[in-house]
Amino acid sequence: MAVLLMVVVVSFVLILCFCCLSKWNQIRYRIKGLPPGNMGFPFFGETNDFLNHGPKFIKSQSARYGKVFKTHILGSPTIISMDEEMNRYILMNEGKGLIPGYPKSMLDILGNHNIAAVYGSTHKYMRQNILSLIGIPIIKHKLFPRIDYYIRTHLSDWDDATTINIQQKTMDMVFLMAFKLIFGDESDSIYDGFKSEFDKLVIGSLSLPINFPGTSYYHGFKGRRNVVKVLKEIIAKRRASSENNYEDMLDHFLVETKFALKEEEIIDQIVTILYSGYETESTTSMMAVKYLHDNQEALQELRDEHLSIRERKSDQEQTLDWDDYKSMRFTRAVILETLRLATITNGVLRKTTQDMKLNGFVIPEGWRIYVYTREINYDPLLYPEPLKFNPWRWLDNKNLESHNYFLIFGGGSRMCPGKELGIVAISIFLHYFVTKYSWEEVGGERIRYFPRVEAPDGYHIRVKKNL
Ligand code: HEM
Repeated sequence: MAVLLMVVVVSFVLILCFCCLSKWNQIRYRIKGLPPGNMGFPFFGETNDFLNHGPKFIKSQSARYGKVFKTHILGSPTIISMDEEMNRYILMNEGKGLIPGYPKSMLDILGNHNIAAVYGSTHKYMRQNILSLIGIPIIKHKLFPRIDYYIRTHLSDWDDATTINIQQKTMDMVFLMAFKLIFGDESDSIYDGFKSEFDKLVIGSLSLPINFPGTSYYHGFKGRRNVVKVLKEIIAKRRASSENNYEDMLDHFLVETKFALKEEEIIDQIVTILYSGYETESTTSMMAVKYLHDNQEALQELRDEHLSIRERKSDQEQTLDWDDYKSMRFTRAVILETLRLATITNGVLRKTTQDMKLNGFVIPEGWRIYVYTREINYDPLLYPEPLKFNPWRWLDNKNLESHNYFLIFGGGSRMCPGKELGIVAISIFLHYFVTKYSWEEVGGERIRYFPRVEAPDGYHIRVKKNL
């Protein structure tokens, strides 16, 4: 009886404490002019609901509080905005004090000179540098044949009737391609060791910043240290080399005088390039395979487009070129539709550098704003029958890719500089994949869509070589 009484008393005290803490957190953030919303418990806020129920959680809060509401997630007081006009304004007006607001773990691990960590004139400079490495002119004149070669080689050796984990294969393909574009072929010997350290860095960048042995953040930091060590060695070796015909991105960093970057800046730019396209490109490739599998009519039209490119070639081993890429109209539509339907990027994070008025609300200095762009991808006015995989919509309405609310690649001064590179790589992958292979799902695969798109147990398919 005494034990039961004790349990009741302790439970009562705990519930009371939770209620008081939650109330205290609401009062603490009851600042005049802030949007409505719930701040949850101190420190944890509503992080758990956000991570576990993502889009559902955001929809239910917006039904309660409106398209702009306050919350506390990932360790920071945050405004979530689903308001299309406000989102566009935020993306277009970084100069008014709306700078990137990515979590500390991400910035610590990606480096102080990472493009997401800098703003103002430094951002402009770093961005021009990246564009000089991966912009359309350089893809067209230099990178295209190499991308073609790396992807073709990666896809050439899948035996008939083999089961492959296409999630893993596309990740390996994208990383290997970026690695070789940066370092050329001479760094093959360090590839495996480098990749495993880089994978730790990626996981650490998306973790809570708790620097304690055993945590992902701790491993991520160690991964970064090892990645930086290897990069310093490669740079030193390259600087000491008497050869001058490397013609890869590293060479561009070291000899291009227009953007004379310091070594730390070069290292963080390399990490940025490897990091930014890694998950986005590979996940889009995997999801395109999934949607095409589920929609045989789209697969047939895509295959026809690529077979007709093959027919124009004098022999079957002939590589693709820029004109072939420009003729892949349906392929581009498949990629855009995949990015839309799967919502590969849910939104972007910003931070206020001063108190500011937005949409009639007052947002205090230092608050994060989650520019949540996911819902616009399912707007039935823009995309009729939004849950249907329908690549043809991008051909029927040519303006879809340039309309104001096409934010799949972000917008404003931070709009993705790797957009065309990503689409080129996925197009080349689809070309070799659908012309060389047919495939069926092994079955029972789960796809998780939030906080990022992934197949937690892998996405397995059985491939069959086309005759
Ligand atoms: C198909 C896949 C891709 C998608 C969906 C995508 C999406 C995005 C989005 C939404 C942003 C805006 C971030 C923000 O505003 O804070 C962004 C920025 C960026 N992306 Fe991509 N991206 C893709 C591929 C790539 C590739 C292949 C690269 C490079 C190799 C790349 C490099 C970057 C960089 C460097 C930024 C930062 C730009 C800046 O801050 O000025 N992306 N991307």
